[in-house]
Amino acid sequence: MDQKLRFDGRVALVTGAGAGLGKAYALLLAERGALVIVNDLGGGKHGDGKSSMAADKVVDEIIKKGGKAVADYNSVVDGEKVVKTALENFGRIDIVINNAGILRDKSFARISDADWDMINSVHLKGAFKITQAAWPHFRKQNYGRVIMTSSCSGLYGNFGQANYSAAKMALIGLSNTLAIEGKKNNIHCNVIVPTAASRLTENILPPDLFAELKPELIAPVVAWLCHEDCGDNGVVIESSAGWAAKFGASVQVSSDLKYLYEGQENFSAFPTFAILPGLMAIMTSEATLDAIPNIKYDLSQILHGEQYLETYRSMPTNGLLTSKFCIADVMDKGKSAVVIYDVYTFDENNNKICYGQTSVFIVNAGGFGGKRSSDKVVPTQNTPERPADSVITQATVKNQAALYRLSGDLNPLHISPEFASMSGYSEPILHGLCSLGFSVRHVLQQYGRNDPKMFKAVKVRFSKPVVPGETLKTEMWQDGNRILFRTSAVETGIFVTSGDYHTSP
Ligand SMILES: CCCCCCC[C@@H](O)CC(=O)SCCNC(=O)CCNC(=O)[C@H](O)C(C)(C)COP(=O)(O)OP(=O)(O)OC[C@H]1O[C@@H](n2cnc3c(N)ncnc32)[C@H](O)[C@@H]1OP(=O)(O)O
Repeated sequence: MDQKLRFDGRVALVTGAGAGLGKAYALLLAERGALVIVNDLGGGKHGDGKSSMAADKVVDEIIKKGGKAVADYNSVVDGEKVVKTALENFGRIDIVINNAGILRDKSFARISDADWDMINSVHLKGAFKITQAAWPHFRKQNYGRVIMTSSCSGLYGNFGQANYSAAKMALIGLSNTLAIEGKKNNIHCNVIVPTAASRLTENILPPDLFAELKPELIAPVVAWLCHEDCGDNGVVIESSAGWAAKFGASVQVSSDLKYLYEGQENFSAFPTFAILPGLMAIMTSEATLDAIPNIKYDLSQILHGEQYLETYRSMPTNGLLTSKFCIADVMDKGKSAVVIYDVYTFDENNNKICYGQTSVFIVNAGGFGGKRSSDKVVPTQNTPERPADSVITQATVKNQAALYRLSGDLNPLHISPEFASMSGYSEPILHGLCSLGFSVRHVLQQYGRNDPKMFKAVKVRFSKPVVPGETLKTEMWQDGNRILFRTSAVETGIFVTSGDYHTSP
């Protein structure tokens, strides 16, 4: 984190700050000048017992290091009392980190009312009470930063945690609405989805993984979300082991608005959108269906196999485009066939906008005695063996393919269960170009300041289908201006896309 990020004069309340993540947040904020309320009831991880020791120890540590902090031992359900500790000691409140949590794990059939109520009370009601108590002060001072703590257990589910999962997901709903209601008073509310070594995960995570997942690696992410310069509001951030990824709809990423809203300054086409006019030209011609002689095949056998795109100038946001294509080569892969198209797209002044190469994979259309490889194909690079330099994870939505159809690719494979079944899939699969959009978005966010002008070229192979609703994880390796990447579906661990990407020099 930037050494200049300071919290001088800000009062931060961290619940459950006696250990683990809460402690790491409290220590970091205090080190950066914040006056911290270290709230901890000092109970066990199932919500039993009470002790002032946990909070006192953290306060001592902060004071020894030259910081300022006071302890608070109230239950988070008594939100007013906790916030009162801040007001009485430091006269104001600026930051609330709702972190306190307990577990009452039981398989769904065995959850008692008490287990359900206790979990909801500490996680959900506690966050509600604390934040509501701070809210009028935030409004009055026109400033506030709130963090809700969700969990992968809420996002994806986890055996034995129905009560906890439900409460953790509910916190995202709470945050989304607070983000909307607080916006006009400069009150931001965001969600952290941490995976860290803590009291709650001690007996759940494998020991070597547990050792890697230091809370200190998540604390800078949370600190940044609490800072006055952070414009994020209503976002959900997953973070663990030193990486952080925004999760959720792209309208929540303020720099994405330029791709979505025609009234936005710098309204731009997303770079990979430039592939579409050429693809539409190919799809509306009969060329693919005539490409392989003496073999019968139809649209249900056709998949987007690979794609290359090289851009020469930005896609205009309106105007007439012309795409010209030719079949560059045809390959016989034995069982299947691959048709390679070269496509050039021009604007209305005949300026060349981009060159694209589309590989169309035709299942069961091989064996016609053609060649297996072609020197016309733009090669796909392998990703390095070393761990990725950065990772971004983002969920697609169940309606992702239905939404992507609005871009013009109306292939029924992506929407019709009957058609998908004819192609051999149990449900419609996502457009290759939609998955590619996710991967390139991740690279552009990570390495190109989300600026479409930073995009030069990309090549990918679609190696396995993506099902709408899956979460896509893009691992990235930097090699100068070239970013190698591969994208997998988190739910299955299967690699769906691999490729490389060039930024503008
Ligand atoms: C009218 C026309 C225009 C249409 C344009 C597109 C319109 C869009 O709406 C369509 C889509 O978006 S479809 C969705 C996106 N694509 C996908 O999901 C495909 C995912 N890929 C796969 O499932 C497999 O790779 C699969 C099934 C493609 C191949 O898997 P296998 O059959 O198991 O192949 P494998 O045994 O691994 O390899 C055989 C040879 O083929 C090469 N190859 C593999 N995957 C390839 C791919 N994706 N693209 C190009 N070549 C590919 C292998 O390298 C191998 O060749 P060789 O032995 O010579 O190396």
